[in-house]
Amino acid sequence: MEYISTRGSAQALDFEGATLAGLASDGGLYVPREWPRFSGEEIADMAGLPYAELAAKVMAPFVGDSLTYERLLELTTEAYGRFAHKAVTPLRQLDEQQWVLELFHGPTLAFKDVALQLLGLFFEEFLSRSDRNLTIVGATSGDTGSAAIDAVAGREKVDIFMLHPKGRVSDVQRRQMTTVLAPNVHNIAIDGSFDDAQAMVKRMFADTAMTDRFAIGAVNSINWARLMAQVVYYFAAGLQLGAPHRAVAFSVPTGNFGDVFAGYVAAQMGLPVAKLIVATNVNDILHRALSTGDYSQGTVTPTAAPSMDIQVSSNFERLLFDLGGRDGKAMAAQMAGFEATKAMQLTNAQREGASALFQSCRADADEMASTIRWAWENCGELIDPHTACGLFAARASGLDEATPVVTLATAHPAKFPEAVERSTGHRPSLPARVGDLFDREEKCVALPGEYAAIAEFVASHASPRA
Ligand SMILES: Cc1ncc(COP(=O)(O)O)c(C=O)c1O
Ligand SMILES: N[C@@H](CCOP(=O)(O)O)C(=O)O
Repeated sequence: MEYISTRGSAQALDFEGATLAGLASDGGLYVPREWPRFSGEEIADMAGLPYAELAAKVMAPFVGDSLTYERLLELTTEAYGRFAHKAVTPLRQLDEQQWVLELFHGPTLAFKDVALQLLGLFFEEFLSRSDRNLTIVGATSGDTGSAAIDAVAGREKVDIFMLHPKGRVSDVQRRQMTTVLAPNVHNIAIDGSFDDAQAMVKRMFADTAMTDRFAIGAVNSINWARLMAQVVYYFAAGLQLGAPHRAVAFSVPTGNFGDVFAGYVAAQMGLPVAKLIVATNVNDILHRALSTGDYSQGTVTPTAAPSMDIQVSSNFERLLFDLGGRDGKAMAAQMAGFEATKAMQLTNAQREGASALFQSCRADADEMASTIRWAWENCGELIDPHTACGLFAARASGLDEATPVVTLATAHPAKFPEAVERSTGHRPSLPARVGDLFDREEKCVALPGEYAAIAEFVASHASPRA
Protein backbone atom coordinates (compact mmCIF):
# COMPACT_ATOMS: atom_id res chain seq x y z
CA MET A 1 0.00 0.00 0.00
CA GLU A 2 1.25 3.46 -0.91
CA TYR A 3 0.50 6.62 1.03
CA ILE A 4 0.09 10.00 -0.62
CA SER A 5 -0.11 13.49 0.86
CA THR A 6 -3.36 15.46 0.91
CA ARG A 7 -1.35 18.40 -0.48
CA GLY A 8 -0.07 16.50 -3.45
CA SER A 9 3.63 17.28 -3.62
CA ALA A 10 5.33 15.12 -0.96
CA GLN A 11 6.91 11.84 -1.93
CA ALA A 12 4.61 8.80 -1.69
CA LEU A 13 5.68 6.36 1.05
CA ASP A 14 4.94 2.82 2.15
CA PHE A 15 3.34 2.09 5.54
CA GLU A 16 6.66 2.00 7.39
CA GLY A 17 7.72 5.30 5.82
CA ALA A 18 4.40 7.02 6.53
CA THR A 19 4.39 5.79 10.15
CA LEU A 20 7.88 7.14 10.83
CA ALA A 21 7.33 10.37 8.86
CA GLY A 22 4.11 11.44 10.61
CA LEU A 23 3.34 14.65 8.73
CA ALA A 24 4.12 14.83 4.99
CA SER A 25 6.94 17.19 3.96
CA ASP A 26 4.48 19.47 2.09
CA GLY A 27 2.48 20.00 5.30
CA GLY A 28 -0.24 17.55 4.22
CA LEU A 29 -1.47 14.37 5.85
CA TYR A 30 -0.80 10.91 4.52
CA VAL A 31 -3.73 8.84 3.25
CA PRO A 32 -3.73 5.47 1.45
CA ARG A 33 -3.66 5.88 -2.33
CA GLU A 34 -6.93 3.96 -2.41
CA TRP A 35 -9.33 2.48 0.14
CA PRO A 36 -9.08 -1.27 0.44
CA ARG A 37 -12.54 -2.88 0.36
CA PHE A 38 -13.88 -6.06 1.94
CA SER A 39 -16.79 -7.99 0.42
CA GLY A 40 -19.88 -8.79 2.51
CA GLU A 41 -18.68 -12.36 2.77
CA GLU A 42 -15.25 -11.31 4.01
CA ILE A 43 -16.86 -9.09 6.65
CA ALA A 44 -19.21 -11.88 7.74
CA ASP A 45 -16.19 -14.17 8.19
CA MET A 46 -14.73 -11.74 10.73
CA ALA A 47 -17.64 -12.19 13.17
CA GLY A 48 -16.58 -13.60 16.52
CA LEU A 49 -12.83 -13.16 16.03
CA PRO A 50 -10.83 -12.17 19.11
CA TYR A 51 -10.05 -8.43 18.96
CA ALA A 52 -6.33 -8.87 18.19
CA GLU A 53 -7.14 -11.10 15.22
CA LEU A 54 -9.84 -8.81 13.93
CA ALA A 55 -7.35 -5.95 14.21
CA ALA A 56 -4.74 -7.79 12.14
CA LYS A 57 -7.32 -8.69 9.47
CA VAL A 58 -8.69 -5.15 9.16
CA MET A 59 -5.26 -3.51 9.15
CA ALA A 60 -3.37 -5.97 6.92
CA PRO A 61 -4.30 -4.24 3.62
CA PHE A 62 -3.00 -0.92 4.97
CA VAL A 63 0.24 -2.37 6.34
CA GLY A 64 1.10 -4.06 3.04
CA ASP A 65 4.64 -5.38 2.82
CA SER A 66 5.90 -3.43 5.82
CA LEU A 67 5.08 -6.36 8.13
CA THR A 68 4.16 -9.98 7.51
CA TYR A 69 0.64 -10.93 8.59
CA GLU A 70 2.13 -13.18 11.31
CA ARG A 71 4.25 -10.33 12.71
CA LEU A 72 1.31 -7.92 12.59
CA LEU A 73 -0.76 -10.43 14.57
CA GLU A 74 2.04 -10.78 17.14
CA LEU A 75 2.05 -7.01 17.60
CA THR A 76 -1.74 -6.68 17.89
CA THR A 77 -1.76 -9.57 20.39
CA GLU A 78 0.90 -7.83 22.48
CA ALA A 79 -0.80 -4.40 22.31
CA TYR A 80 -4.31 -5.59 23.15
CA GLY A 81 -3.07 -8.05 25.78
CA ARG A 82 -2.39 -4.95 27.89
CA PHE A 83 -6.06 -4.00 28.08
CA ALA A 84 -8.00 -4.59 31.28
CA HIS A 85 -11.06 -6.04 29.48
CA LYS A 86 -10.85 -9.30 27.52
CA ALA A 87 -13.12 -7.86 24.81
CA VAL A 88 -10.72 -4.84 24.56
CA THR A 89 -13.57 -2.52 23.43
CA PRO A 90 -16.75 -3.94 25.00
CA LEU A 91 -20.16 -2.84 23.77
CA ARG A 92 -22.91 -2.10 26.30
CA GLN A 93 -26.58 -1.59 25.62
CA LEU A 94 -28.28 1.44 27.23
CA ASP A 95 -31.81 1.10 25.87
CA GLU A 96 -33.65 -0.26 22.79
CA GLN A 97 -31.64 1.89 20.38
CA GLN A 98 -28.63 3.26 22.23
CA TRP A 99 -25.32 1.49 22.84
CA VAL A 100 -21.94 2.61 24.15
CA LEU A 101 -18.64 1.26 22.92
CA GLU A 102 -16.23 1.42 25.84
CA LEU A 103 -12.87 2.45 24.50
CA PHE A 104 -11.24 3.24 27.84
CA HIS A 105 -9.94 -0.11 29.09
CA GLY A 106 -6.33 0.57 28.09
CA PRO A 107 -3.52 1.66 30.42
CA THR A 108 -4.37 5.38 30.41
CA LEU A 109 -8.17 5.15 30.36
CA ALA A 110 -9.03 6.77 27.02
CA PHE A 111 -9.59 5.61 23.45
CA LYS A 112 -6.14 6.85 22.49
CA ASP A 113 -4.60 3.69 23.98
CA VAL A 114 -6.22 1.54 21.28
CA ALA A 115 -3.97 3.05 18.64
CA LEU A 116 -1.03 4.24 20.67
CA GLN A 117 -0.21 0.93 22.36
CA LEU A 118 0.20 -0.45 18.85
CA LEU A 119 2.00 2.60 17.46
CA GLY A 120 4.65 2.29 20.19
CA LEU A 121 5.31 -1.28 18.97
CA PHE A 122 5.37 -0.19 15.31
CA PHE A 123 7.98 2.45 16.16
CA GLU A 124 10.14 -0.09 17.96
CA GLU A 125 9.84 -2.59 15.11
CA PHE A 126 10.65 -0.11 12.34
CA LEU A 127 13.43 1.67 14.24
CA SER A 128 15.12 -1.68 14.91
CA ARG A 129 15.65 -1.95 11.14
CA SER A 130 18.05 1.05 11.00
CA ASP A 131 20.25 3.13 13.26
CA ARG A 132 17.75 6.00 13.27
CA ASN A 133 16.54 7.78 16.45
CA LEU A 134 13.06 9.28 16.50
CA THR A 135 12.16 12.60 18.14
CA ILE A 136 8.43 12.56 18.76
CA VAL A 137 6.85 15.97 19.15
CA GLY A 138 3.20 15.92 20.11
CA ALA A 139 0.38 18.17 21.27
CA THR A 140 -2.30 17.09 23.68
CA SER A 141 -5.50 18.43 25.15
CA GLY A 142 -5.18 15.71 27.77
CA ASP A 143 -5.48 12.15 26.51
CA THR A 144 -3.10 11.65 23.58
CA GLY A 145 -0.25 12.81 25.82
CA SER A 146 -0.59 10.16 28.50
CA ALA A 147 -1.38 7.37 26.02
CA ALA A 148 1.65 8.23 23.87
CA ILE A 149 3.94 8.57 26.86
CA ASP A 150 2.79 5.22 28.23
CA ALA A 151 3.44 3.65 24.82
CA VAL A 152 7.02 4.91 24.41
CA ALA A 153 8.37 5.62 27.93
CA GLY A 154 11.74 3.96 28.40
CA ARG A 155 11.95 2.74 24.79
CA GLU A 156 15.33 3.00 23.12
CA LYS A 157 15.82 5.29 20.11
CA VAL A 158 12.78 7.42 20.97
CA ASP A 159 12.49 10.74 22.79
CA ILE A 160 9.06 12.22 23.32
CA PHE A 161 8.25 15.91 23.81
CA MET A 162 4.60 16.44 24.72
CA LEU A 163 3.06 19.92 24.74
CA HIS A 164 -0.11 20.54 26.73
CA PRO A 165 -2.01 23.77 27.36
CA LYS A 166 -1.12 24.84 30.91
CA GLY A 167 -4.07 24.61 33.33
CA ARG A 168 -6.48 23.33 30.67
CA VAL A 169 -6.30 19.58 31.25
CA SER A 170 -7.80 17.72 34.22
CA ASP A 171 -5.60 16.88 37.23
CA VAL A 172 -5.82 13.18 36.40
CA GLN A 173 -4.83 13.83 32.77
CA ARG A 174 -1.88 16.02 33.76
CA ARG A 175 -0.58 13.59 36.36
CA GLN A 176 -0.87 10.66 33.95
CA MET A 177 1.72 12.50 31.85
CA THR A 178 3.91 14.27 34.35
CA THR A 179 4.40 11.38 36.78
CA VAL A 180 6.17 9.29 34.13
CA LEU A 181 9.79 10.01 35.02
CA ALA A 182 11.56 8.00 32.28
CA PRO A 183 14.50 10.00 30.89
CA ASN A 184 13.14 9.94 27.31
CA VAL A 185 9.88 11.68 28.36
CA HIS A 186 9.63 15.48 28.34
CA ASN A 187 6.39 17.17 29.33
CA ILE A 188 6.01 20.82 28.38
CA ALA A 189 3.17 23.00 29.69
CA ILE A 190 2.67 25.95 27.35
CA ASP A 191 0.79 29.19 27.67
CA GLY A 192 -2.00 28.92 25.10
CA SER A 193 -4.54 26.45 23.77
CA PHE A 194 -4.29 22.98 22.25
CA ASP A 195 -4.62 24.64 18.83
CA ASP A 196 -1.49 26.71 19.54
CA ALA A 197 0.37 23.55 20.58
CA GLN A 198 -0.76 21.64 17.49
CA ALA A 199 0.30 24.53 15.23
CA MET A 200 3.78 24.51 16.79
CA VAL A 201 4.09 20.77 16.30
CA LYS A 202 3.20 21.11 12.61
CA ARG A 203 5.63 24.02 12.26
CA MET A 204 8.46 21.87 13.57
CA PHE A 205 7.93 19.36 10.76
CA ALA A 206 8.51 22.22 8.31
CA ASP A 207 11.53 23.68 10.12
CA THR A 208 14.59 22.43 8.26
CA ALA A 209 16.89 23.63 11.04
CA MET A 210 15.17 20.94 13.14
CA THR A 211 14.46 18.28 10.54
CA ASP A 212 18.09 18.34 9.28
CA ARG A 213 19.26 17.34 12.77
CA PHE A 214 16.37 15.28 14.13
CA ALA A 215 13.97 12.72 12.70
CA ILE A 216 10.78 14.36 13.90
CA GLY A 217 7.90 11.91 14.39
CA ALA A 218 4.23 12.18 15.29
CA VAL A 219 1.93 10.45 17.75
CA ASN A 220 -1.03 12.71 17.12
CA SER A 221 -3.66 11.61 14.65
CA ILE A 222 -1.51 13.40 12.09
CA ASN A 223 0.05 9.93 11.97
CA TRP A 224 -1.94 7.65 9.65
CA ALA A 225 -1.21 4.58 11.82
CA ARG A 226 -3.28 6.15 14.63
CA LEU A 227 -6.41 6.28 12.48
CA MET A 228 -5.84 2.88 10.94
CA ALA A 229 -5.89 1.23 14.37
CA GLN A 230 -9.07 3.11 15.29
CA VAL A 231 -10.93 1.72 12.24
CA VAL A 232 -10.90 -1.70 13.90
CA TYR A 233 -13.38 -0.96 16.70
CA TYR A 234 -15.99 0.23 14.21
CA PHE A 235 -15.79 -3.24 12.66
CA ALA A 236 -15.88 -4.85 16.12
CA ALA A 237 -19.08 -3.00 17.08
CA GLY A 238 -20.71 -3.32 13.65
CA LEU A 239 -20.13 -7.08 13.58
CA GLN A 240 -21.68 -7.52 17.02
CA LEU A 241 -24.78 -5.63 15.92
CA GLY A 242 -25.34 -7.52 12.69
CA ALA A 243 -22.88 -6.33 10.03
CA PRO A 244 -22.68 -6.92 7.13
CA HIS A 245 -26.47 -7.52 7.13
CA ARG A 246 -27.46 -4.51 9.23
CA ALA A 247 -26.22 -0.92 9.13
CA VAL A 248 -25.23 0.77 12.36
CA ALA A 249 -24.90 4.49 13.19
CA PHE A 250 -22.03 5.82 15.27
CA SER A 251 -22.02 8.96 17.39
CA VAL A 252 -18.49 10.19 17.91
CA PRO A 253 -17.34 12.86 20.39
CA THR A 254 -15.12 14.92 18.14
CA GLY A 255 -12.26 17.41 18.36
CA ASN A 256 -9.45 16.74 15.91
CA PHE A 257 -11.74 14.64 13.63
CA GLY A 258 -9.48 11.58 13.91
CA ASP A 259 -11.83 9.14 15.57
CA VAL A 260 -14.77 9.92 13.32
CA PHE A 261 -12.56 9.86 10.22
CA ALA A 262 -11.68 6.29 11.21
CA GLY A 263 -15.43 5.58 11.00
CA TYR A 264 -15.48 7.10 7.51
CA VAL A 265 -12.62 4.78 6.54
CA ALA A 266 -14.52 1.77 7.91
CA ALA A 267 -17.45 2.75 5.69
CA GLN A 268 -15.17 3.09 2.63
CA MET A 269 -13.88 -0.43 3.41
CA GLY A 270 -17.38 -1.88 3.15
CA LEU A 271 -18.74 -1.78 6.71
CA PRO A 272 -22.41 -0.77 6.46
CA VAL A 273 -22.58 2.55 8.35
CA ALA A 274 -26.00 4.23 8.50
CA LYS A 275 -24.67 7.58 9.76
CA LEU A 276 -21.65 9.11 11.42
CA ILE A 277 -22.77 11.67 13.98
CA VAL A 278 -20.12 14.29 14.67
CA ALA A 279 -20.67 15.42 18.27
CA THR A 280 -18.90 18.55 19.50
CA ASN A 281 -18.98 20.63 22.65
CA VAL A 282 -19.39 24.42 22.29
CA ASN A 283 -16.08 24.49 20.42
CA ASP A 284 -18.14 23.66 17.40
CA ILE A 285 -16.12 24.43 14.26
CA LEU A 286 -16.96 20.98 12.89
CA HIS A 287 -20.67 21.28 13.62
CA ARG A 288 -20.70 24.64 11.84
CA ALA A 289 -18.71 23.28 8.91
CA LEU A 290 -20.95 20.27 8.42
CA SER A 291 -24.23 22.09 8.93
CA THR A 292 -23.47 25.35 7.07
CA GLY A 293 -20.24 24.82 5.13
CA ASP A 294 -18.45 27.47 7.20
CA TYR A 295 -15.16 26.20 8.61
CA SER A 296 -13.92 29.23 10.50
CA GLN A 297 -11.81 29.17 13.62
CA GLY A 298 -13.44 30.62 16.75
CA THR A 299 -11.82 31.29 20.11
CA VAL A 300 -11.48 28.21 22.29
CA THR A 301 -13.89 28.10 25.24
CA PRO A 302 -12.81 25.87 28.14
CA THR A 303 -15.44 23.17 28.87
CA ALA A 304 -15.99 20.14 31.09
CA ALA A 305 -14.85 18.06 28.09
CA PRO A 306 -11.38 19.67 27.77
CA SER A 307 -9.96 17.12 25.34
CA MET A 308 -12.43 18.42 22.74
CA ASP A 309 -11.61 22.10 23.32
CA ILE A 310 -10.27 22.31 19.78
CA GLN A 311 -11.05 24.80 16.99
CA VAL A 312 -8.67 23.66 14.26
CA SER A 313 -9.49 20.11 13.42
CA SER A 314 -6.48 18.54 11.82
CA ASN A 315 -8.03 15.47 10.18
CA PHE A 316 -10.86 17.36 8.53
CA GLU A 317 -8.32 17.93 5.75
CA ARG A 318 -8.28 14.18 5.07
CA LEU A 319 -12.06 14.16 4.58
CA LEU A 320 -12.09 17.30 2.42
CA PHE A 321 -9.32 15.83 0.26
CA ASP A 322 -11.23 12.61 -0.28
CA LEU A 323 -14.58 14.30 -0.93
CA GLY A 324 -13.00 16.94 -3.17
CA GLY A 325 -11.80 14.38 -5.72
CA ARG A 326 -8.34 13.83 -4.16
CA ASP A 327 -6.91 16.93 -5.84
CA GLY A 328 -3.73 17.71 -3.87
CA LYS A 329 -3.11 21.04 -5.56
CA ALA A 330 -6.62 22.29 -4.79
CA MET A 331 -6.37 21.03 -1.21
CA ALA A 332 -3.04 22.80 -0.70
CA ALA A 333 -4.64 26.05 -1.93
CA GLN A 334 -7.72 25.59 0.28
CA MET A 335 -5.55 24.95 3.36
CA ALA A 336 -3.22 27.87 2.55
CA GLY A 337 -6.33 30.08 2.47
CA PHE A 338 -7.45 28.73 5.84
CA GLU A 339 -4.00 29.20 7.38
CA ALA A 340 -3.91 32.82 6.16
CA THR A 341 -7.46 33.88 7.07
CA LYS A 342 -8.55 31.32 9.73
CA ALA A 343 -11.68 30.74 7.66
CA MET A 344 -12.71 28.55 4.75
CA GLN A 345 -15.89 27.62 2.89
CA LEU A 346 -16.45 24.02 1.91
CA THR A 347 -16.98 23.48 -1.80
CA ASN A 348 -20.31 22.09 -3.03
CA ALA A 349 -18.75 18.70 -3.69
CA GLN A 350 -17.34 18.61 -0.18
CA ARG A 351 -20.66 19.64 1.41
CA GLU A 352 -22.76 17.23 -0.60
CA GLY A 353 -20.30 14.37 -0.11
CA ALA A 354 -20.23 14.95 3.65
CA SER A 355 -24.00 15.17 4.01
CA ALA A 356 -24.44 11.67 2.56
CA LEU A 357 -22.80 10.06 5.58
CA PHE A 358 -22.36 12.67 8.30
CA GLN A 359 -24.66 14.66 10.52
CA SER A 360 -23.54 16.85 13.39
CA CYS A 361 -24.64 18.16 16.75
CA ARG A 362 -23.27 20.47 19.43
CA ALA A 363 -23.77 19.99 23.18
CA ASP A 364 -23.54 22.89 25.63
CA ALA A 365 -22.69 22.61 29.34
CA ASP A 366 -26.27 21.91 30.46
CA GLU A 367 -26.82 19.32 27.73
CA MET A 368 -23.64 17.50 28.69
CA ALA A 369 -24.57 17.55 32.39
CA SER A 370 -28.14 16.36 31.81
CA THR A 371 -26.91 13.53 29.58
CA ILE A 372 -24.48 12.33 32.26
CA ARG A 373 -27.42 12.37 34.69
CA TRP A 374 -29.71 10.55 32.22
CA ALA A 375 -27.20 7.72 31.72
CA TRP A 376 -26.79 7.30 35.45
CA GLU A 377 -30.44 7.52 36.45
CA ASN A 378 -31.86 5.47 33.57
CA CYS A 379 -29.12 3.01 32.75
CA GLY A 380 -26.89 2.93 35.86
CA GLU A 381 -23.88 3.99 33.74
CA LEU A 382 -21.35 6.64 34.76
CA ILE A 383 -20.13 8.36 31.60
CA ASP A 384 -17.52 11.08 31.16
CA PRO A 385 -18.31 14.53 29.68
CA HIS A 386 -16.84 13.67 26.24
CA THR A 387 -18.97 10.57 25.96
CA ALA A 388 -21.90 12.70 27.12
CA CYS A 389 -21.52 14.95 24.06
CA GLY A 390 -21.71 11.84 21.91
CA LEU A 391 -24.68 10.37 23.72
CA PHE A 392 -26.53 13.69 23.65
CA ALA A 393 -26.09 13.79 19.88
CA ALA A 394 -27.06 10.12 19.53
CA ARG A 395 -30.32 10.64 21.45
CA ALA A 396 -31.11 13.79 19.45
CA SER A 397 -30.22 12.19 16.10
CA GLY A 398 -33.76 11.44 14.93
CA LEU A 399 -32.60 8.21 13.29
CA ASP A 400 -35.06 5.47 12.50
CA GLU A 401 -35.74 3.36 15.62
CA ALA A 402 -34.56 0.21 13.88
CA THR A 403 -31.04 1.61 13.47
CA PRO A 404 -28.77 0.88 16.42
CA VAL A 405 -26.77 3.94 17.46
CA VAL A 406 -23.39 3.32 19.04
CA THR A 407 -21.82 6.17 21.00
CA LEU A 408 -18.08 5.93 21.33
CA ALA A 409 -17.24 6.16 25.06
CA THR A 410 -13.89 7.83 24.65
CA ALA A 411 -12.73 8.28 28.23
CA HIS A 412 -13.20 6.65 31.62
CA PRO A 413 -15.43 8.76 33.89
CA ALA A 414 -12.75 8.80 36.61
CA LYS A 415 -10.62 11.06 34.41
CA PHE A 416 -13.19 13.82 35.02
CA PRO A 417 -14.52 13.05 38.53
CA GLU A 418 -15.75 16.57 39.37
CA ALA A 419 -18.02 16.88 36.31
CA VAL A 420 -19.43 13.39 36.82
CA GLU A 421 -20.03 13.97 40.52
CA ARG A 422 -21.75 17.31 39.88
CA SER A 423 -24.30 15.59 37.64
CA THR A 424 -24.83 12.31 39.47
CA GLY A 425 -23.72 12.76 43.09
CA HIS A 426 -21.32 9.85 42.52
CA ARG A 427 -17.57 10.28 42.29
CA PRO A 428 -16.08 7.64 40.01
CA SER A 429 -12.90 6.12 41.39
CA LEU A 430 -9.76 5.45 39.43
CA PRO A 431 -9.15 1.81 38.51
CA ALA A 432 -6.51 0.15 40.69
CA ARG A 433 -3.94 0.20 37.86
CA VAL A 434 -3.59 3.99 38.15
CA GLY A 435 -4.61 4.16 41.81
CA ASP A 436 -1.55 5.89 43.34
CA LEU A 437 -1.46 8.63 40.71
CA PHE A 438 -1.89 11.40 43.25
CA ASP A 439 1.05 10.21 45.38
CA ARG A 440 3.57 10.23 42.55
CA GLU A 441 6.23 12.89 41.87
CA GLU A 442 5.60 15.16 38.83
CA LYS A 443 8.13 16.37 36.23
CA CYS A 444 7.19 19.07 33.72
CA VAL A 445 8.69 22.27 32.33
CA ALA A 446 6.62 25.38 31.69
CA LEU A 447 7.45 27.35 28.54
CA PRO A 448 5.88 30.37 26.84
CA GLY A 449 3.67 29.52 23.88
CA GLU A 450 6.39 30.58 21.46
CA TYR A 451 7.80 28.34 18.77
CA ALA A 452 11.42 29.43 19.33
CA ALA A 453 11.34 28.43 23.00
CA ILE A 454 9.88 25.01 22.20
CA ALA A 455 12.32 24.35 19.35
CA GLU A 456 15.27 25.34 21.54
CA PHE A 457 14.10 23.01 24.33
CA VAL A 458 13.64 20.09 21.94
CA ALA A 459 17.00 20.71 20.25
CA SER A 460 18.84 20.73 23.55
CA HIS A 461 17.29 17.47 24.82
CA ALA A 462 16.75 15.25 21.74
CA SER A 463 19.12 12.69 20.23
CA PRO A 464 20.30 13.44 16.67
CA ARG A 465 18.63 11.38 13.90
CA ALA A 466 21.43 8.76 13.76
C1 LIG B 1 -11.80 11.77 25.60
C2 LIG B 1 -11.79 12.30 24.20
N1 LIG B 1 -12.91 12.26 23.50
C3 LIG B 1 -12.97 12.70 22.24
C4 LIG B 1 -11.86 13.26 21.63
C5 LIG B 1 -11.98 13.70 20.22
O1 LIG B 1 -11.31 12.82 19.36
P1 LIG B 1 -10.79 13.29 17.93
O2 LIG B 1 -9.76 14.33 18.19
O3 LIG B 1 -10.22 12.07 17.33
O4 LIG B 1 -11.96 13.85 17.24
C6 LIG B 1 -10.66 13.34 22.33
C7 LIG B 1 -9.43 13.92 21.74
O5 LIG B 1 -9.39 14.55 20.76
C8 LIG B 1 -10.62 12.82 23.64
O6 LIG B 1 -9.48 12.83 24.32
N1 LIG C 1 -8.03 15.11 22.36
C1 LIG C 1 -6.68 14.96 22.00
C2 LIG C 1 -6.19 16.06 21.11
C3 LIG C 1 -5.17 15.53 20.16
O1 LIG C 1 -5.80 14.76 19.23
P1 LIG C 1 -5.10 13.65 18.37
O2 LIG C 1 -6.13 12.58 18.29
O3 LIG C 1 -4.79 14.28 17.09
O4 LIG C 1 -3.87 13.16 19.04
C4 LIG C 1 -5.89 14.79 23.26
O5 LIG C 1 -6.46 14.32 24.20
O6 LIG C 1 -4.73 15.10 23.35
